[in-house]
Amino acid sequence: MPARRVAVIGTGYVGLTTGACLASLGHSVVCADADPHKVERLREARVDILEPGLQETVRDALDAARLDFTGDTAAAVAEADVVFLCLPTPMGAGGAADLAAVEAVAAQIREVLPPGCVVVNKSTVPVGTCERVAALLGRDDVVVVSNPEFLREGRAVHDFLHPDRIVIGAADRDASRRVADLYAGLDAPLVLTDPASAELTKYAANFFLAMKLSFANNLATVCERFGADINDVTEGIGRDPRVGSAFLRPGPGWGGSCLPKDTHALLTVCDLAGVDFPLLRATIETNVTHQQQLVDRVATSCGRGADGSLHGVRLALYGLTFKAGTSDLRDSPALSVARLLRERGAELTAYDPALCEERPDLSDLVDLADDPVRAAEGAAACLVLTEWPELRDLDWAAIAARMAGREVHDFRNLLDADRLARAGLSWQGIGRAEAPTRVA
Ligand SMILES: NC(=O)C1=CN([C@@H]2O[C@H](COP(=O)(O)OP(=O)(O)OC[C@H]3O[C@@H](n4cnc5c(N)ncnc54)[C@H](O)[C@@H]3O)[C@@H](O)[C@H]2O)C=CC1
Ligand SMILES: O=C(O)[C@H]1O[C@H](OP(=O)(O)OP(=O)(O)OC[C@H]2O[C@@H](n3ccc(=O)[nH]c3=O)[C@H](O)[C@@H]2O)[C@H](O)[C@@H](O)[C@@H]1O
Repeated sequence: MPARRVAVIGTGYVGLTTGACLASLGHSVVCADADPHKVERLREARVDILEPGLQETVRDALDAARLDFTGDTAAAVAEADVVFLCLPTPMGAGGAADLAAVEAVAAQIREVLPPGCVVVNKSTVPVGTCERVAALLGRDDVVVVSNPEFLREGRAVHDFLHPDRIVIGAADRDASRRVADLYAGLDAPLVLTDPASAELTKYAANFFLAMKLSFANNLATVCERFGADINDVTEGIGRDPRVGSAFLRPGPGWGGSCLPKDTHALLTVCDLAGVDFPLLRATIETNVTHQQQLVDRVATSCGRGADGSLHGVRLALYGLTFKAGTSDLRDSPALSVARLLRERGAELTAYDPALCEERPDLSDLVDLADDPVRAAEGAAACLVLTEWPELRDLDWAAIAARMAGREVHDFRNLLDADRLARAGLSWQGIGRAEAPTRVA
C-alpha cells in the first residue's frame, strides 16, 4: 500500500482520531482546525479530550514526523492526495443537520485542491451532501466520496483501528479504491457502495442503536409492572444472535453528541420527503417520556404534595457525562434529567469523576462538587445517572451519614443493593421490581 499525503479538516473526536490513526498506518497527515488554541496545543501533543490511547498515538506520529497541525485549511490541502472532512454537523433549525461548516470548508478549499485529489466526507450528513459538496467545489477533476465514521467516544482509537466495517460510497470506482487503500493496514470488511447508500447507512446505524435503547427502556418499565427482571429478560433475548445482547442496558435515556441529533436529522429529511417513519418518531418520543417517568418516580418517593413538586428538595446526582469513559456533556441524558428535576424545583448537587478537573460552568443547573460525600449533604435521595464503575466503590456509609433521606435511585443498575443496605440505604434500580408481583 503506497503511503498517501492526507489532509484532515476538523480535529474533534473524529478528525483527530482519523488523522492520528492514519499517520500510525504510515500515511503523511496534516490536520487543520479553525481553533488556533487547539492547533497550538495539538502541536505539543496535548489532547484535551478524554480518549484512551489518543494522546500517545498523536505523540508517536508527531515524533515520527508523519503528523502535523495547522490553522490554515488551504495550506493543509494544497499538497494532499486525499482530504477528509471531519466537521461538526450539529442539530440545526427544525431538527435538520446544520451543514454550515462542511459548506464553508468546501468553499474555502475549492481553488486550492490539487488536480485529481479525492475529498472524503466523514461527517454525518444527509443523503445528497456528497453531491452538494461536489457542486460547491465545482471541480471536474476532484471526486467526493462518502466514508461515514462509526467510532464510539471513549473508544475512538480502538474503534478506528478495529472497525466492524468500512463503508465507502463513491460514484467512481477508482476513487473508492483509493480511499479503501488508505485502510489497507486494517483487518475489516469493506462495504463499497454509492454515496447515497453510504450516507444513509450512517443514519440508519445510529437510528437502529437508538431504537434498541428505547426498546430496552420501555421494556424496563414493563418489567417493573409485571415483577420481571430486565437483566434476565435482556439476557434471555440477547443470546439469540438475531437480537444480540449489546445496547440493551436500560438507563436514564440515551444521549450524546450524535444519537439525538442524527435521529432528529433523519426524521426531518423523511418528513421533508413525505416519507412516514413512525418507528423513528416513536424512538425519539419514547426517550422523552422515559425521562419524564423517571423524574415522576423521584417526585413520588421524595416530592412534596400530590402535584409532583420538588420545591426545596435537595438531590445528589452521581454522573453527568452522557456515558462513562468520556468527559463529553453534549446532549447528556443526565443533564436532561437534571433539567426536568430543576423544573420541578429541586436543588441539585452533582459529582462526576470526569469533571473534577475540567469544572465546566453548569451553575444554572447544578452545584458541582468535587467530593462525592460532600455532594450528598442534606440530600433527600441520590440518583445515579452515568455508569462510572468507580461509583460502586464510593464510601456509601459516609454518603448515607450526610443524607437527609435514605433512597438511592440507580438509573444505571450499577450499584450493589446489599452493600447499600449495609450502609442503611435503600436501592431502587430500573426494570427490577423490588417486590415481584405476578399476574394471575
Ligand atoms: N463524536 C463522535 O463520536 C462521532 C462523530 N461523528 C460525526 O463526525 C462529525 C464530527 O464530529 P466530532 O468529531 O464529534 O466533532 P467535534 O465538535 O468534536 O469537532 C469538530 C472540529 O471541527 C473544527 N471546526 C469547526 N468548523 C471548522 C472549520 N470551518 N474549519 C476547520 N475546522 C473547523 C472544530 O474547531 C472542532 O475541533 C459530525 O458530523 C459527527 O456527527 C461520527 C461518528 C462518531
Ligand atoms: O455517530 C456517532 O457519533 C456515534 O454514536 C454512538 O456512539 P457514542 O455517541 O459514543 O455513544 P454510545 O456508546 O452509542 O452511547 C449512546 C448513549 O446510549 C446510552 N446507552 C448505551 C448502551 C446501552 O446499553 N445503554 C445505554 O443507555 C449511553 O449511556 C449514551 O447515553 C454510536 O455508538 C457510534 O457507533 C457512532 O459512531
